[in-house]
Parts: sequence; C-alpha cells; structure tokens
Amino acid sequence: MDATLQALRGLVPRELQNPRVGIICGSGLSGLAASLRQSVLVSYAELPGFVQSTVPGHKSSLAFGLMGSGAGVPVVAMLGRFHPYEGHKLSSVVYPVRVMAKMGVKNIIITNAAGALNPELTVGTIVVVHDHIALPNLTGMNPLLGPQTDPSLPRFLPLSDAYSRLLRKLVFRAAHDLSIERDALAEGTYAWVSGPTYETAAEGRFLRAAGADVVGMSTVPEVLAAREEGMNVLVLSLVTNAVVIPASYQSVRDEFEAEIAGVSTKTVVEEVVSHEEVLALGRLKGDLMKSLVEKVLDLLPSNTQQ
Ligand SMILES: O=P(O)(O)O[C@H]1O[C@H](CO)[C@@H](O)[C@H]1O
Ligand code: HPA
Repeated sequence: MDATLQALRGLVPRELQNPRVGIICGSGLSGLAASLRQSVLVSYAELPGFVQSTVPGHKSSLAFGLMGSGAGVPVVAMLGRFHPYEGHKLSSVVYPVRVMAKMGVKNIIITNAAGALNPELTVGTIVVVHDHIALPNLTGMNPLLGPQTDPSLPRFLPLSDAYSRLLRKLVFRAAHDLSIERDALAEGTYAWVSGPTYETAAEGRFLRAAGADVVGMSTVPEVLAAREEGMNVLVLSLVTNAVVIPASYQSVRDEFEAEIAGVSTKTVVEEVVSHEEVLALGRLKGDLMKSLVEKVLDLLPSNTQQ
C-alpha cells in the first residue's frame, strides 16, 4: 500500500491528491469520467498492487479530476474494474477501493451493467441498488475472508445498512432536478454471481425467486471493502439486457411429436445475451448515467462525513 500511495503522490498533482468521491465505472461506462476537469490519468501499470483489466469495455486507468458544476468535487474514477472471473484474486479486485480509502475517499459511487431478472425492469433503466444477494459470499468467496490485517477495521461487518440511504435519496433528487422521467429509474436488489457465464433460465428463475431484481458479475466485492473501510456506498446498475426466464419449459418432445403428427408448431428459439449487447447499451445510456452522477456530486452535502 505504501508503494502505491507513494507512486500516486509522484503522479497526481497535489490539489487532486485528496479525492472526496471515488467512482467505479462499469462495463461500457468509462465515459462517466469524460467530464472531469483538470483531469490526470494514471495507468494501472504504473501502480504497484494494481492488476490489469482484461475485459472489453474496461480501460486500465485511474482518472483524477474535478466533477460537477461550480468549483467541482475532487474525484478519483476507476476506468476499468477487476472481476474474479478474470483470474484476479479477490484481494486484487478490492485493492483500488482500499487505496481510495487511504487517499481520504468517504463516498463511493459504484456503477455496473446488469441483466434484469425483474420483468418490470426495461433495458436502459438505472437501478438504485438497496440490497444484494451474494451467493459467492455465502459459500466462501468473500473478499473479507482471512486474517485481519488491520485491527482497526471491524471483524464482523454488518451489511443491513450497506447502501447509504442518504446517497440513494440524492439520486432521486438529482433525477427530479434534471427532469429525468420517473420510469428511467428504479430501486432494486443486485445478485452477484461469479460469471463469466451468463445465467441459464433456471438460474435466472432461482435468483428472481430469491428476491433479486438484477444480476451481474461485479460490485459486491467492492461494496464490502468500501463498507469495511467506512465509506458511504451508492450503487447504480444499468440494465443492459433482460435475463430471459420463460414462465415454463416448452417441451422438445411435444414439439417433435407435433411435427411427426403433421401439426404445425411454433419452434422455440432460445434468446442469448452477449457482452457486445451489454457494451452497446452502456454507450447508449452512458450520458444519462453521467448526468445523474454529476448532479449527485452537486447535491452532496459538504459539511458532513458525506
Ligand atoms: O459489472 P460490470 O463490470 O459493469 O460488467 C458486467 O458486464 C459483464 C458481462 O457482460 C460482466 O463483467 C458483468 O459484471
Ligand atoms: N448476467 C450477468 N451479468 C451481466 C448480465 C447478465 O445478464 N448483463 C450484464 N452483466
């Protein structure tokens, strides 16, 4: 950690060395940081302890700068995150969050691309996450597993308050101030899965039945580290696709038997999702996400821990 912080002190101008807000850009959402002023990019390759992002739609740089109107808020944005499915250790996945904490970040805005499990969520909706289901955490893949390296951090971290109510409400205020239509935003629960495979229909049904609204392969590790470090957390999921969950299985036997009996049937073609589709939606809705985040920064109270 000391080596990373020292490298950053050498690469980032002094006035940007104490960001107030950290941002993590999800798949195809690096454009979020396009409006940073006085921005300085630091490649992950220059930072000891950082790995490389290998997923299309994720760059490998930290961007420092000022965001929002007026004087702006000093922020640090990860243009490209790390996922365990890339082969990165969980400790590497959350390392940038720990670095942000050491630089003084008190609020973190984590964005992601996600598939909709809730049939009421249409593609393009931004979901303000208020809870999560993390099967990997429950089954032993938790970034906080292991010896406590910093005794000042809690051993048993509560997560019932993981998603800041104040920050969530700010998003709705921001949308209201920007006259964003009501249906563009929703609230929901994020299911974290390890990926890199997308869900089968049965898995989608299972996660939906468990109460999840959207599903993705990231975010929860960063949320856990951020909460452990005492940050206020806001998560915004952009719905990039629907997880196709047919109400019932359409039997191939029925289909076959109808065919040989000469009865005309509708052949079922299973829909599939692709990362290209995910990235395309990120490009399409990137501006909405950017305006929302900028407005949240404008509304962030300056006189509190926030
Ligand atoms: O969560 P982010 O990084 O936004 O990306 C999402 O998009 C990718 C799959 O298309 C997965 O990495 C999934 O987690
Ligand atoms: N499933 C998991 N992760 C995702 C999806 C999905 O449908 N879309 C974007 N990230």
